[in-house]
Amino acid sequence: MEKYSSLDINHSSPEKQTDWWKAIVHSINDGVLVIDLEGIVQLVNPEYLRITGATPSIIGKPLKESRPGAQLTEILVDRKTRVGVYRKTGNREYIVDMAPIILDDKVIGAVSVCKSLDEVHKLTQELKLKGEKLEQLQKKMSSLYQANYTFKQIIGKNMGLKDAVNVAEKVADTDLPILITGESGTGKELFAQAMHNDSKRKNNPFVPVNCAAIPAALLESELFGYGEGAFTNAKKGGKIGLFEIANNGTIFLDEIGDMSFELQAKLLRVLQEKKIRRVGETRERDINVRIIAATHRDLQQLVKKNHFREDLFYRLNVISLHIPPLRDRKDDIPELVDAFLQSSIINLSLDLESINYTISRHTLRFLQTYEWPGNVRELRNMIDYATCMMEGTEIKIEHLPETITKNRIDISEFNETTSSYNSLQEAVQDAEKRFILETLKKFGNDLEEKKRAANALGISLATLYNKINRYNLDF
Ligand SMILES: Nc1ncnc2c1ncn2[C@@H]1O[C@H](COP(=O)(O)OP(=O)(O)OP(=O)(O)O)[C@@H](O)[C@H]1O
Repeated sequence: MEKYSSLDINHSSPEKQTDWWKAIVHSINDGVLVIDLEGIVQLVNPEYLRITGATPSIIGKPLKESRPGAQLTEILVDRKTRVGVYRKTGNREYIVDMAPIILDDKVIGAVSVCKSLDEVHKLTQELKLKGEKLEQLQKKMSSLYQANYTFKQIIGKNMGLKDAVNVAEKVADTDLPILITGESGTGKELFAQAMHNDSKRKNNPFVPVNCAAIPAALLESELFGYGEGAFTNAKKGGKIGLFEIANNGTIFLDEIGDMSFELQAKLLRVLQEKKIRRVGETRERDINVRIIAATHRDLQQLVKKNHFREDLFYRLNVISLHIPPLRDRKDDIPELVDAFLQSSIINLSLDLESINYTISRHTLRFLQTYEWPGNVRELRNMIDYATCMMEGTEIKIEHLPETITKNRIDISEFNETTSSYNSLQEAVQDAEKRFILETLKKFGNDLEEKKRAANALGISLATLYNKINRYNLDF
């Protein structure tokens, strides 16, 4: 080995130098054949002999003699490189690249480099398998990060909800950042999914992230990923972050108000630059992700208290949607109950075709007087529970969870046999009147107390006064 060190070779004899270059050609993994200006074969490597089936005896003979179909000699004349020429000798198939050898602007020979088609097939096969695997992984990822809801599935005709739907439909197919506010369970993610599905991004991932559910220390690497060796226990090769997974799609950042101040600054940068940087890496990666954020908290209050960055707030709040709590849109309860009852029955595989499942008038009236702190999610869960509990085909009050019915002092008034209402509206108004009366009695009569009562009822003071007038209440 030592006698062929690079220093030696430059100063060694022409024979040694030839040996050196031959050794290089012999160690190449593709077949190589070299002819001189006369078309005489000067060099072949073992791989060439293996691929083409030629024997070493071709060395020193005119190429045209031993391989009549060879095009290499033509290159000596036209000096044109040929790439990917298909050749077949007996049952051997191979692909050849050919080029002139030029020294001082003169052609001094030509070289042919070939690869067996077996290998090309093998590589193509490998590539195909890898491609299929990639496709499977992509499908798996798409099914993991898929938005299921569309605008059609948002139930409700309440004005407040309809206003939100109208705005959402208008901005769905833009890239504007959106901030959705509303209490837990009001349907914020439902809106985000519907917007994604109504946009040109619909065939790409919809990635929901609950910022409150991921420990603050981990959230950055979950969102942006990390590079190899970013920290102890970091995975080999690093890890892709949720922003990269959401590329060309939508990321839904739920509970954004719980994100740390420091991370908020990084998110702002992503919004401005459309680039992310994995934790522990210096290189930036381009991303194309639509951001929809949501919170049940009052972000403006958080900004005032310096818990939320003002610049990020304004950046996210380009379009804001507020989803009213269910207690402010009780008019939607019958339709929601009906839809949830149908889907619950399908999920329980009950015989939907032949039987008409319903909810009793009195139970519905009761549901419309309940305050729904868990909003639509609570209603949906309650219907699932009641569907399991009902014995016949009708949901009655006794089928509702105890947590909902046990603290209601007026439950007897919803008894199935004591109703004297002529319409649902009459029943709802009566329940509303009694509930307002009950609350006013609890809080008192002066202005501050009324403000607190209005707050507890989830309505404005002006609405409370309107209702006091409408129901002629002595307050
Ligand atoms: N208007 C609606 N029509 C049909 N289903 C609804 C509606 N609003 C909410 N839901 C249902 O209520 C449940 C809760 O909705 P969602 O998860 O979107 O609420 P959220 O506001 O994002 O809650 P959280 O803040 O706790 O994450 C879901 O099952 C959703 O399908």
